[in-house]
Amino acid sequence: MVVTFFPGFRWRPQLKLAQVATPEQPLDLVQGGCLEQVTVAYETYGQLSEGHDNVILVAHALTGDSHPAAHDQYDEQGWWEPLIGPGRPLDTTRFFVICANVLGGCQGTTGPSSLEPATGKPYGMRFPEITVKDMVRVQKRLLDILGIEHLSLVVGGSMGGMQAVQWAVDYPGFVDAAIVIAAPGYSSPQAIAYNRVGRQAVTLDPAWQNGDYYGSPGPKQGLAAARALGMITYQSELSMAYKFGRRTRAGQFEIENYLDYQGEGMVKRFDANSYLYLLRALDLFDIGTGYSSYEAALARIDARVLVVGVSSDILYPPHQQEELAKAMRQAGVYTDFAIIDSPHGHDGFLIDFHLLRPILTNFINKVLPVSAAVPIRQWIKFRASSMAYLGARLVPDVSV
Ligand SMILES: CC(=O)SCCNC(=O)CCNC(=O)[C@H](O)C(C)(C)COP(=O)(O)OP(=O)(O)OC[C@H]1O[C@@H](n2cnc3c(N)ncnc32)[C@H](O)[C@@H]1OP(=O)(O)O
Ligand SMILES: N[C@@H](CCO)C(=O)O
Repeated sequence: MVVTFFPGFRWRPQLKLAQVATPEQPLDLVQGGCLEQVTVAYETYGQLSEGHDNVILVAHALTGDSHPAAHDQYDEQGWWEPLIGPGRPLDTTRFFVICANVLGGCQGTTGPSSLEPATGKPYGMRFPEITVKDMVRVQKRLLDILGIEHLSLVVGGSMGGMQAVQWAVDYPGFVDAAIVIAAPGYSSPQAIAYNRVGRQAVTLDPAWQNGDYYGSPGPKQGLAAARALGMITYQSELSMAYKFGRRTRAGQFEIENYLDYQGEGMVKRFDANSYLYLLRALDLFDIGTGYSSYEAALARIDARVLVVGVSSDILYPPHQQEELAKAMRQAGVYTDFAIIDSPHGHDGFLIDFHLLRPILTNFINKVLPVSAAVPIRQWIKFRASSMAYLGARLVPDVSV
């Protein structure tokens, strides 16, 4: 198994690895490349039912990882902690939740910092171009290996939302429901423009060395600048005014200190080449790709879909989710649509959990009533075991 080389990769005890492509079963990519070795890092929560019919796939955003929630009280909190766990919208007493690091990432799944089998050196820019569709195909292979032939739900925000809608289009019949948050049906020219400048910040840093910087510090300044630009697009005028105003410290505006801090954090935890490849995958995202039209792609969906926008999102503004939801409805897809009234901008889907929680719970209870996802006897068993685990604390019930 070829394991990711990136030094910021943090091993977690609950992390599992699966080999989803081998020389005998390589992964052909949408843009024409091919990978003969693909390892996927993933984490799971809850119990897989006997019928393997209670599975939720959570898809992460651009710089996320396979750790959306803690596994126990000693574990580190995850990026969707308030949404996953006993009694939470993605209720782990009922569902088996899987989250995998994406293809092209740097948190355990094969990406540009992984070793290229032919040379034994990190791929760097020799890594093939990847798309959201490829990420989803890799997840499908992971599910095949795990013996999972059906998803109750696929859910994600931003790039995770793109994966969710891609799943619903590419694998109709496999997915009962999809929740698409703060994601468009295709990347707008404006979003591509942001990504272009982010990539330039990395590639114009002399330490980038055409991507062959492994073993040296790498393009720290370029990646930090790229992340600073990204952070601007993930927030809003209101959230910045509220958090920083025009206050200064150490000769800089606080917003400048904040962007510096976020840039430094990014350099420690993320591989610059992964950033380049994943931004490109965002640019290329168009749900119509590979189908006769955008509408024809959406017409393939037979999952029930919830599309959610964030009111202050300047990256993928809510009118883009509205357009997607309308197009789905016109294509005959059962589609619910909601906007969360959040001041936090695009990253509202990682912050305003109190707004997301009821929307997700209501949709899940509506389209996945208990009997449809888990035989009732098994559900009672899950409930009983979770009550025991929680020291018989009362767990809020879901409507049956
Ligand atoms: C699905 C995913 O991919 S998410 C998982 C990936 N993680 C990230 O993307 C981390 C990058 N961070 C983020 O995107 C955001 O922090 C979020 C969306 C996760 C959370 O947002 P918020 O809770 O509003 O946090 P905020 O953006 O204000 O940042 C807080 C951090 O900035 C620091 N900060 C705040 N103000 C300043 C300032 N003036 N100067 C310097 N640092 C500051 C805080 O100390 C805090 O640091 P910490 O993260 O080390 O504790
Ligand atoms: N801030 C999140 C969302 C970006 O879409 C991330 O870095 O993954």
